[in-house]
Amino acid sequence: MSSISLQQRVARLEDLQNLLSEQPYSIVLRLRLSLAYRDLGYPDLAVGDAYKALLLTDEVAEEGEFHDEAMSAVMEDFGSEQAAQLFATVASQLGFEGLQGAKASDDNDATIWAQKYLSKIAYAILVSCLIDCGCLSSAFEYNTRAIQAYQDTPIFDRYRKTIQEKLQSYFKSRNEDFAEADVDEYPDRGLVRREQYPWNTWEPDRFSEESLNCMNEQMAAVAPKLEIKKTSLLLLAPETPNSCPQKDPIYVDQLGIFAKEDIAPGHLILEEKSLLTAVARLRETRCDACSISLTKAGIDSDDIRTCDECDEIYFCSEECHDLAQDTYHPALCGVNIDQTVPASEASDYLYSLLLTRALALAEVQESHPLELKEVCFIWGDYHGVDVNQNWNMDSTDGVADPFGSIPQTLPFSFKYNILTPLNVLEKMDINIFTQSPRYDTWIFNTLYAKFRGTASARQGLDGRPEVSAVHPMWCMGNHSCDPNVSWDWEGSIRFWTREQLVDWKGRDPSAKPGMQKGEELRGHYCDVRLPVKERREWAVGALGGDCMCPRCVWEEAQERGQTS
Ligand SMILES: C[S@@+](CC[C@H](N)C(=O)[O-])C[C@H]1O[C@@H](n2cnc3c(N)ncnc32)[C@H](O)[C@@H]1O
Repeated sequence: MSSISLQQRVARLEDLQNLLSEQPYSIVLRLRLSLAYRDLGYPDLAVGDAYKALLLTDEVAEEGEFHDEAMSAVMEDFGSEQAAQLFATVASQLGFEGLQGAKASDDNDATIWAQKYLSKIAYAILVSCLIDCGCLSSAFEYNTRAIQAYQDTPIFDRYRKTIQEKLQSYFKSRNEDFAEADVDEYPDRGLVRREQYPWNTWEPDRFSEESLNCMNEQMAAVAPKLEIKKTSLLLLAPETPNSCPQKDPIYVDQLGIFAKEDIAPGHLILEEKSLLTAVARLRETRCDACSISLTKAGIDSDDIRTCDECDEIYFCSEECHDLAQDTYHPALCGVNIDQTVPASEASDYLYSLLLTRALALAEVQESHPLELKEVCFIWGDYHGVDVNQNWNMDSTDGVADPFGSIPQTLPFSFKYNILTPLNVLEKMDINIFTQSPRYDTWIFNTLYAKFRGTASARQGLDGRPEVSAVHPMWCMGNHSCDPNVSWDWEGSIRFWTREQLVDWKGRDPSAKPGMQKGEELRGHYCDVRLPVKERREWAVGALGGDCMCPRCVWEEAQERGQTS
């Protein structure tokens, strides 16, 4: 029986988050925050603050950029009620005893206290939460460092054994030998809760009149004949296969795009340019702002511009150059972004570039990243589970499993969810400690959730994703394998009504191309020329489950009829 309710835990967490603006350099506060996230089933968010705590202990030990700030925060925390609370929580949550420290009287003693106790706690939380998140390679690396630094600490031996067991079963499940594996072959990526966090006050009510008016103002600028409206869609989730006839279908409220008037076939109905773009490789071949290929017919080489300051990126036109300078580029001017990425990480890397662009847009426009017009209304595909109902505690008042039994569908890695964004922020000269409220792990996760549900990507010749973009209006369009529009994307994204509908035999023969007033736009997330099985495989990631459009249902039934 839980003695502290979920609401109380969230309230406690929010109190700690609010303290950050007063004590941004407090290692003790970061660690308490980290434990509060862990206690709520967010080990991924705990990793973020445990890592920042570890960075601050380094600042205390070495004369780093924030040495003085970190040092005075340690002096303030030493012997404080806050430190006593931290030690008590660590002892009960992690089973980590023997943390009482002596009182410091000068810098040197405080340094010892921070190194001896706070750094050890930071390692312990970091490693335990990395294990929970499936980041075994990073957990192994930090645990090895902890064992070297604190040889007498049994908790790190326990973690070593846990990591080893998990690795053994991982390699066994792949019929591979763990003993033969290199550290860089250890898995370092897992799934975490994809959620509208209870403290996220930035997420608008997408169905309110105010939000719809705001979205439709944006829509009118790029598609005067279209509007966004609320619609009801079949829930397509892997765990509730709607193709299973025994189950009742579940419908969910979502948004879609509708015709405001009758529209003839072959009519261009939407043309949208976005600055939320990412080019992974060969950056000199694409416009940094809109991502159009610079070798595309119609681009005059005399129009191509570079940035006067950094000279490293190219724009297709004066317009893109000016837009970039006004909205994001000054934050990234001269910032060197690593472009050497293993093929297995190509897609995560591309999403991380979108994140970088969103951070730069926010920084230059002095807005919160979740407030940007490119992201604020877009679909985050958050789990629809009622956390209050499903939240699960164990007999010791801790979370029953690391995620509190809430579904996990958001990819998470230490590299792309923590290290890369913090590293980019530092290169952008943003103080990652004082600016936490704007650039925190939960904000990165929320942005990733939105991008993963809506970004378009294009592959290079070798099949690796090369360019990606989020177009906030275009991505309100829902999918059908019997679309009434076609689209293409080169710089801008464009929708036009199809001249001819897809030819499939089960459709109402009276259906005609074009759109009637009030009709929903049906885009397509896969190649509609493929057979049903392949179409579904292609679109499953974007839809969350098997496509159940009338064409898929009909063609699947036909195939079943033929094979049975
Ligand atoms: C890019 S968003 C489309 C806009 C979204 N409906 C919204 O409210 O913002 C993609 C999501 O829309 C939903 N969706 C799109 N087409 C669908 C369809 N044919 N059936 C059910 N859900 C669909 C899925 O949940 C998918 O993850």
